[in-house]
Amino acid sequence: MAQRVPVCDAAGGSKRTSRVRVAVRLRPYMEKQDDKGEGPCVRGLGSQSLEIINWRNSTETLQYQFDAFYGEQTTQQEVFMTSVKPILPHLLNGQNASVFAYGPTGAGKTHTMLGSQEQPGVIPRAVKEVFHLVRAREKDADDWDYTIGMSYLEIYNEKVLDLLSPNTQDLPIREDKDRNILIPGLTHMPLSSLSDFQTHFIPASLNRTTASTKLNHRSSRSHAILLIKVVKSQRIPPHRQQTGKLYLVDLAGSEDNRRTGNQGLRLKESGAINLSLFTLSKVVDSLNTGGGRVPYRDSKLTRLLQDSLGGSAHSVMITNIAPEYKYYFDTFTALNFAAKSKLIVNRPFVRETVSSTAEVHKTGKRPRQEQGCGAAAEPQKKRLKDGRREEQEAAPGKAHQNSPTDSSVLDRLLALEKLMMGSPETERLNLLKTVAESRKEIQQLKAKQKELEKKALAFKMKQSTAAKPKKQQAVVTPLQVSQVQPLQQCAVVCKSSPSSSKRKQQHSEVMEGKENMGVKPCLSDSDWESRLDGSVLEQSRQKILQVLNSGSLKDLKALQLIGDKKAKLILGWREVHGQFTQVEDLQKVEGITAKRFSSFIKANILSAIGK
Ligand SMILES: Nc1ncnc2c1ncn2[C@@H]1O[C@H](COP(=O)(O)OP(=O)(O)OP(=O)(O)O)[C@@H](O)[C@H]1O
Repeated sequence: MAQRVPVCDAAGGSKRTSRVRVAVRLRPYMEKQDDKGEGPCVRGLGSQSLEIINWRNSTETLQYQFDAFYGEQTTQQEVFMTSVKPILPHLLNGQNASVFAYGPTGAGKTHTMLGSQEQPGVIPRAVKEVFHLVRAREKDADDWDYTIGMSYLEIYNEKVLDLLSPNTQDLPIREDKDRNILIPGLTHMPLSSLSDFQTHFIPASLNRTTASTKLNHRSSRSHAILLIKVVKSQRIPPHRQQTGKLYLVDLAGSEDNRRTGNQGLRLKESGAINLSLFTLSKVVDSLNTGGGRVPYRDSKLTRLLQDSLGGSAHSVMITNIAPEYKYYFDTFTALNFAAKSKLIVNRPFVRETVSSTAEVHKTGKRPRQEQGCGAAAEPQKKRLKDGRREEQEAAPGKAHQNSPTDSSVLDRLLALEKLMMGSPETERLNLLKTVAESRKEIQQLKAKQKELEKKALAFKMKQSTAAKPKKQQAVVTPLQVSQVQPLQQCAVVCKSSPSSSKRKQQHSEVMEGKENMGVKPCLSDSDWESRLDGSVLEQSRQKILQVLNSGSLKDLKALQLIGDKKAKLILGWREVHGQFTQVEDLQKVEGITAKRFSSFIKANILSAIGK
């Protein structure tokens, strides 16, 4: 084991890279797998393409292109001849090769890999072919000796178990200095013939952990990895040795726990299966985009497949899918996984060489739309009935690879579509139309509301400024004020005299404790009238008489020196005797003496003319 040498392809030219070949195999439609009689949701279009109904839009189908598409009628022989046989000769040149079957539970992985007595699958055919190739080389009598051996293991619940020696515990996975993956302690069985292989392989297969799930009675609960090793030793010096490894992998089915009804241990198994397949998907994605660390070590499966994926192997992935609607989501996910994987490019090298990193074909990351549609996505209940199929053919769906990739918009669209999944097309369109119209209406209403609010504010402000003078107008003007004559018309002179204080005293004596004592007569009871204009005086007396005869209680109380008690007495008198003929009649009212009347008349006349 020494020098590194570039790999030569079949044509003899130097070949630095080798792609992972991706094939998709569609299992025949099974009536018993379609309780609702919905028919198939996926179909082949040609030798390399297929289409599946787009759950996002029932009028579209998603079309996938692969290296090979095997329809329902494809035989085991055809699959082997076109996808597996071509890579096997590399084993005899010290290169690795791998074939792994991927796909949902019950989609045909075991059938493809193992097959039956009548229809043997890839494994027996490949082993037979390896023997055939070795025998042919031996016949050529070159300088090399060939030995063939096998190991058989399974990864179950993230444990590496030796199927040829079932009592061994979880085995470690190691990597040698040349980055070869090794499993110390794993049984290696030398094989001399195909029947020798079958002698070891068949009982070992029975050791494989399988259990019954709702979907498949012999569902594989582990990843089964058969390793066929071809060791080539030089008979003559320098006695070089080359090892070619063939990995034949039957992956466990990806599980939807809600559908399989898994619980307890089964649920735990599902978790481990899903984890390893998820990691496998990440490894593939990482190799695909060519950036960052490839997370091989995140699961036992990917660690083991390290020299099969993006490493030194010529790899073929056969993705098995089922046509029934109940598998729609799993099929969709598997197709996306496969479409991503086919972009991987390997760089094969002879076992004598060491490759530190896989050279990966740098392609753009696949559109996000292809990265599975999320666990919540369910297939649209839509049949590929003949009439509808014609419709789809007339208006073919978008190419899956060319979808928009704005993640936030896409996420929102997906969420919206998910919401409307159950509605027929016309209903959805109507719904969208209604939503658009409602939005427009809301905008218009909002604008109108703003306008009205503006108007209301302006009106309020206007009203508040206009309200002030109105309030002032509401003040009741006392009768006497309205009758006030201009002061200049009143020849009133108020002179202070020695007797004035005495008079003031007399005046206060006639008061009834009334509050409206604003008028403080400064003229004497006898001479004040002589100083006033006669007509003004008469006018004032008439006004007072008018109030006495027709004034209300309030009007009466508004008169000078008339309080509540006196006002009521006046009203009572009026009731009994009728109108006052002259102001002097007021003296007829109980309690109003001549003296009081004199003060009353003086106070009111002076008050009326402005004091
Ligand atoms: N191409 C095919 N032609 C005929 N029958 C098939 C084909 N593929 C699968 N089947 C049948 O479908 C059933 C399920 O297939 P299989 O057991 O291979 O699924 P699986 O993917 O290996 O499931 P699991 O992951 O649970 O092991 C089997 O009865 C199998 O014989």
